[in-house]
Amino acid sequence: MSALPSPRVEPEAGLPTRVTVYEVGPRDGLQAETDIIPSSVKAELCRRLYAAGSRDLEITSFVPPTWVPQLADAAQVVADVEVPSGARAVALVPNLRGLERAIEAGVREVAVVVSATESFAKANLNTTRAGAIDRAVEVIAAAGAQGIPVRGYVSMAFGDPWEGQVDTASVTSAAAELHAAGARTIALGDTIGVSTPGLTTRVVNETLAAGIPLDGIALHLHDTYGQSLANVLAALRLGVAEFDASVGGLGRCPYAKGATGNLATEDLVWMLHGLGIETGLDLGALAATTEWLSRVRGTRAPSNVARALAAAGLDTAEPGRPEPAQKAATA
Ligand SMILES: CC(=O)SCCNC(=O)CCNC(=O)[C@H](O)C(C)(C)COP(=O)(O)OP(=O)(O)OC[C@H]1O[C@@H](n2cnc3c(N)ncnc32)[C@H](O)[C@@H]1OP(=O)(O)O
Ligand SMILES: CC(=O)CC(=O)O
Repeated sequence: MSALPSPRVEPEAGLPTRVTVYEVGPRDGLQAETDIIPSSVKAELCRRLYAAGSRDLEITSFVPPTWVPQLADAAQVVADVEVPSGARAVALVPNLRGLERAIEAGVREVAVVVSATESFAKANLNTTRAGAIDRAVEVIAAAGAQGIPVRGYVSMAFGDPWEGQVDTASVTSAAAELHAAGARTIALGDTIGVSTPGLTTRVVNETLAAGIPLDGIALHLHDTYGQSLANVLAALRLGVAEFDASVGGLGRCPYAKGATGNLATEDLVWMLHGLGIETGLDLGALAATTEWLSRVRGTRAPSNVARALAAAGLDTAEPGRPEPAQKAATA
């Protein structure tokens, strides 16, 4: 299946030639949705994402069901998804209990989350900023002892709904602590989607200056103010080569006041392919996945590209269905 390709140019000098798109749809994308989605649908979502070429997938989180009821079925989803060889299936864990549950379920890679601000540490993790870092460091050590790699998120890295502007030093020091503890990648989270390219450039540069290597930095962007792709471009120009995204643009943290959806995977891939950057992802299969999920749930996804492709009738085919040209010929 092929989608309308984004208009391409020769890759801009200095940009990465390949980017890792770290797919958070099954976890961040679904965590705040209030209609409880059956585990079978979540597992099918993961299968479709792998089939679309995703190799870096965050499939669920092992947090208390009282905190995130939608992901209470984390173990079931893990059990139901066959991870293709060479692909990742990461689970977010908020503490040692979450790590234990994840390992018991068969997870082989986890992510931890801390906050650059006190307000969000309290709202999202029921602790202080320092308490959250201590907890994450504990998880990284325990996971490391079992050979389990850990990804570290620093949330509210670009702005906080209660505190406003965030001191970049509180972002970089949190990132440095996670990195020193052994987190392989530090994902800088624009949890409420307020950053602009100048701020993104500053925070990435200061994270680099704090000793985090370029290949250990990822950006996790929400699109609340429509700035995500501009922020991606700013970061690409610094050499950042890993970006989080959620299929269809779903997602937000239920404990982050004012947050809206993640950067949509289709929108990111449209831009990256247009810049001549490889992702390994099939845009048509991603758009079909968004369409499938919207149909199953009776909702509409925010992704601009998925909507445009569907409106153009170019990429609504399910795998195995005829391509649009064939449909027209047989109509
Ligand atoms: C930016 C983002 O998108 S981040 C992702 C979205 N946000 C989230 O997922 C929320 C994450 N936050 C949390 O999970 C919570 O704040 C926690 C677990 C870190 C702390 O919450 P607290 O209520 O202080 O946890 P506490 O340690 O007191 O435990 C409360 C209960 O939950 C249980 N519990 C704690 N951790 C877990 C876990 N990982 N899984 C299942 N149960 C757990 C405890 O056993 C205890 O049970 P009990 O009442 O029957 O004794
Ligand atoms: C854990 C996350 O999902 C990161 C964030 O939004 O800050």
